[in-house]
Amino acid sequence: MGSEISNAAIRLDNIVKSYGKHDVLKGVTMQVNKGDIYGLVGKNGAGKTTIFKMILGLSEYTSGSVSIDGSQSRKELFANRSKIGFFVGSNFYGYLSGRANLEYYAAAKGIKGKELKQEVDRVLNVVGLTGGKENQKAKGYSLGMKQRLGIGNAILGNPDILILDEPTNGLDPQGIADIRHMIRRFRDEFGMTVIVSSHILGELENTADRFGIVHNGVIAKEITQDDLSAKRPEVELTVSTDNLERAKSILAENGIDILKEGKEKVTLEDYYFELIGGSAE
Ligand SMILES: Nc1ncnc2c1ncn2[C@@H]1O[C@H](COP(=O)(O)OP(=O)(O)OP(=O)(O)O)[C@@H](O)[C@H]1O
Repeated sequence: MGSEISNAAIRLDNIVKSYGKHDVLKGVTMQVNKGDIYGLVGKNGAGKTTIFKMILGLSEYTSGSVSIDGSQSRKELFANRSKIGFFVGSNFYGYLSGRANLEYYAAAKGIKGKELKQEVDRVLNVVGLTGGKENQKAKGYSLGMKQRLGIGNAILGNPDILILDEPTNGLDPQGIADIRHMIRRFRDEFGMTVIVSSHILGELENTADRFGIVHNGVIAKEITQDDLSAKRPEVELTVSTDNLERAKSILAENGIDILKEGKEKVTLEDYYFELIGGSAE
């Protein structure tokens, strides 16, 4: 247990958050380990952004406790929040260029002098705002560029922990793939612990190594890539037939269970709907 806690970048215990009579979070318990890419998945309105706000201190929780990097007190929690970079919706000055926005936020984070220019150049490169784009006014940016600027802001100063709330929202497949690639780089190259949310389950399937499924105000389940693999059938059989019902009855007569038809593997989406009911349609 001790090593489990010391390995925790973020831990939430029984967090309740109510707005008036509406209990948005009804006892959220979750742990994000150092070095994880943790995917927080759940439908629109499930409470993903609210969980992030509780972690970041952007809104007070009603009860429960939050610990960041092993913090044991409110004072330590407050201090350790500075280890988190976050993107919870784009937040920038439209009349300033991408570069000027990052310079402003870098200065606000206490980065100064020569280091400030170096850091802003580094971040512009990492998020791919280069080739003159960095000098255009942010209000003229495409959605993808705005997301990149928001993510750039979050990674200024190379934080230990990075929170990304729906960073691929509204992007085209190329934009989504680019951000996925960036997320892996943040962990693999920069050593960050990353928590990323999405309401589109397949998007994180190959990016995150652990998932928390948010449903009805709680983490209904935490699962790993290994859990997903374990759910996959041990033997896959491909049959060629023009009479599927006959093939199925032959298998059934011989005591062979059909675990699944037509799909090659159990996806995160399958797992989710098996857990909470419903379908992707
Ligand atoms: N300030 C607030 N006052 C009252 N209700 C709120 C407030 N903020 C959020 N809620 C409610 O809390 C619920 C969860 O919202 P939240 O934004 O956390 O969901 P989400 O999972 O991030 O969804 P989305 O994918 O749509 O962003 C919603 O029903 C929302 O209406």
